[in-house]
Amino acid sequence: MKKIRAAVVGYGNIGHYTIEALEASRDFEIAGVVRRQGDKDKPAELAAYAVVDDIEKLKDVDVAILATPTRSCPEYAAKITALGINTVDSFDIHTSILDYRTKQMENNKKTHTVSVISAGWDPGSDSVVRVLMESLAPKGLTYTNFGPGMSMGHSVCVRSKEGVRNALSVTIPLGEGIHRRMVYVELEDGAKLEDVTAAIKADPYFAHDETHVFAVASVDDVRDMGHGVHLVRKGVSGQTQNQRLEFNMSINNPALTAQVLVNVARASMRLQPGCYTMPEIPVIDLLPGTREEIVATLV
Ligand SMILES: NC(=O)C1=CN([C@@H]2O[C@H](COP(=O)(O)OP(=O)(O)OC[C@H]3O[C@@H](n4cnc5c(N)ncnc54)[C@H](OP(=O)(O)O)[C@@H]3O)[C@@H](O)[C@H]2O)C=CC1
Ligand SMILES: N[C@@H](CCCC(=O)C(=O)O)C(=O)O
Repeated sequence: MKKIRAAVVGYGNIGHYTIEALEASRDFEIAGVVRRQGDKDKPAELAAYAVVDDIEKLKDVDVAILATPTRSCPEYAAKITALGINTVDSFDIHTSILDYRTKQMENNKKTHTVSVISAGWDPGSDSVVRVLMESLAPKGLTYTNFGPGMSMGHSVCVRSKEGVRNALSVTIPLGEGIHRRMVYVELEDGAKLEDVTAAIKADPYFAHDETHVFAVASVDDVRDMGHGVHLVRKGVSGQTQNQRLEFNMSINNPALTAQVLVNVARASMRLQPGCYTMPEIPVIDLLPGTREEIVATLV
């Protein structure tokens, strides 16, 4: 069976765990890694792979897994699909997903490619669970309670602020889908905590939640990449009240996100040209193997 050739774009947390997930997947081979610095200071664990500064330098890439900051995903997706390569990403600004999907859909239709966007765990696998829960109890309320744990999207956002050398944003669940943000920043020399705090609180990632910002000497000393979610729905099936549904997971955030990205990269090879979010993809296509094998064992 021909293996799917995947490139990983960006080698931060998600990029690192994506390489591990690809190595563990029997139907993939790694076409290479795309980094802004090319192969300068190539990490030892990438010795067997091409590391380049431009995806066009890699051979026969079927799908590019974007492991770059969320805000850069739409630009990477547009450029890479223009080369006829599928893309997948974990874009996590919920209020902008529909707009991104609409714009990227046009690019995909023009280039006969597939993009799967917003495909980590939230948005991503949680989105599938929310849709499933709503179908099981169409009337009612769903609450998504995160953590406590490290939000990578919020941490990346804080790291992009002027004066911040490194950052960790921890999500604290307050109940009924409300969260507090505890942000730990390592400041650049001369940077002022109050300026950094103001920039963080003004960002749409934080603007709607209670947020506290603290300066620490070393983010590495306080970081733990564990996270999780407790999704709850209470509602009505047909005309019957009080149906209670729950989904729980406690995870290493980048490892889970990377696994989902590899799964949707696989699914992208089976979809018609277009831009998709996870609830729009047949779940069976997330797994390797034939539909018959899966129907026989998992249905
Ligand atoms: N949907 C979901 O459930 C989840 C989504 N995410 C998303 O994943 C994204 C990536 O997270 P994470 O891996 O922790 O981020 P990192 O900062 O660790 O890695 C991002 C990498 O992207 C590359 N890059 C390209 N352009 C830029 C730029 N302008 N600034 C900085 N880096 C750049 C860099 O790699 P190089 O130097 O090699 O070029 C960098 O290391 C987050 O923004 C988050 O939103 C994360 C977890 C869950
Ligand atoms: N997109 C998240 C994953 C979901 C958790 C979350 O949104 C949060 O902690 O606020 C992340 O970047 O880690």
